[in-house]
Amino acid sequence: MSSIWCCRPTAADSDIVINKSVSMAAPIKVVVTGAAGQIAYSLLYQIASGAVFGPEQPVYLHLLDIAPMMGVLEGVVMELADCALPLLAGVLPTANPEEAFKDVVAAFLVGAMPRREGMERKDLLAANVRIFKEQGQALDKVARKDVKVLVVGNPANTNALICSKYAPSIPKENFTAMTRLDQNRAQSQLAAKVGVPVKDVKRVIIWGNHSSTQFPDASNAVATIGGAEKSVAQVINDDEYMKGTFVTTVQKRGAAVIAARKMSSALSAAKAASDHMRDWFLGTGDRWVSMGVVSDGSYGAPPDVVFSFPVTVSNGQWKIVQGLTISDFARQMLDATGKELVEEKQEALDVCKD
Ligand SMILES: NC(=O)c1ccc[n+]([C@@H]2O[C@H](COP(=O)([O-])OP(=O)(O)OC[C@H]3O[C@@H](n4cnc5c(N)ncnc54)[C@H](O)[C@@H]3O)[C@@H](O)[C@H]2O)c1
Ligand SMILES: O=C(O)CC[C@H](O)C(=O)O
Repeated sequence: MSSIWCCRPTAADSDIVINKSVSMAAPIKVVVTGAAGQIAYSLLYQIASGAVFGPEQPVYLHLLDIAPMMGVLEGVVMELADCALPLLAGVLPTANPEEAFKDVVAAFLVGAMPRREGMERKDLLAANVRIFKEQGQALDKVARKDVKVLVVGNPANTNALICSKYAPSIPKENFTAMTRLDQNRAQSQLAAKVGVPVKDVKRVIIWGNHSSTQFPDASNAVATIGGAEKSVAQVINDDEYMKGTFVTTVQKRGAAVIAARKMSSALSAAKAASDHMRDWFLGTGDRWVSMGVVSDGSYGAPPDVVFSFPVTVSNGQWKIVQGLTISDFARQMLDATGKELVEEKQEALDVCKD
């Protein structure tokens, strides 16, 4: 595809590293799929402005979409040029997955059909899972073996699993699904309920699937109130809210946005994708964040599905937070979302046989 603004970085691939100590590091290559869509429209600015990989890390953006969207994508490329962003080293718009995935250190897999009003999740699975089979195969062929892959396109957990299965040469730890939007929603609900800024609520967990069976769990959450950390459950002191309204509000928030906007969430989804990738690259310290990762069976979750757990990240490696108490209520919720993921996995594998 011809483009108004398209250049290639001069750095050798071996120079492509995150370098926080040098004032201007070599550019890293980052791919966003679904680049002509609505989530990408917010996400690209965040990546290119330094919000994800840091204010001193130039990026070279690979933008993948399907052939009929190349005209729209050209407009996005023009707008990126018109932003005059100092960290944006270049842009490669393409409809070819192998070109898009070549040498990238980070992949935001957004491109997929979103659910619209009246559509069921199952309608999405059959349509979208094939995309992630094909993209897994392309990643396997051309991507760096240390690429970090974030799947946003729904059904995100199962798409991430399929992508990983079709990219066996890349470690399965490098494939994650986005439940950070659910975490951000949960944190925001609790902050409003307690009456503190959202940054002062910590340790909210999203367990399981990015779907209405997910378990938003505030039982470990703490809020900083008057300079001291307090248990959110004790401050709210309303079991019905914690196990009822809070849980269902977060579970159904995506559907509520679709009902209001007639389109699925995009601004908040892009922000969550930035948060997820930034934390994966730059680390979390002792903060807990939720990520869909290939399950090792921790907390009795089914193994070999992409299940959202609380994790901490250090040196680019995530680690599941261990040792948390699971109540009878939590057990039921974890089992329900795990069961859905096992069913989705089977459906997806059936679709991929064709
Ligand atoms: N995990 C989450 O929290 C979360 C939140 C919001 C939305 N989503 C999901 O993200 C996905 C994208 O949403 P959107 O609102 O940006 O949709 P959109 O329809 O605005 O954009 C999707 C883009 O993907 C492109 N695309 C389709 N097939 C492709 C392929 N094979 N390769 C590359 N690009 C392809 C489309 O042409 C389109 O430009 C949807 O599946 C949506 O449900 C996930
Ligand atoms: O399709 C849905 O129900 C949700 C869309 C999106 O994943 C969100 O959480 O906003």
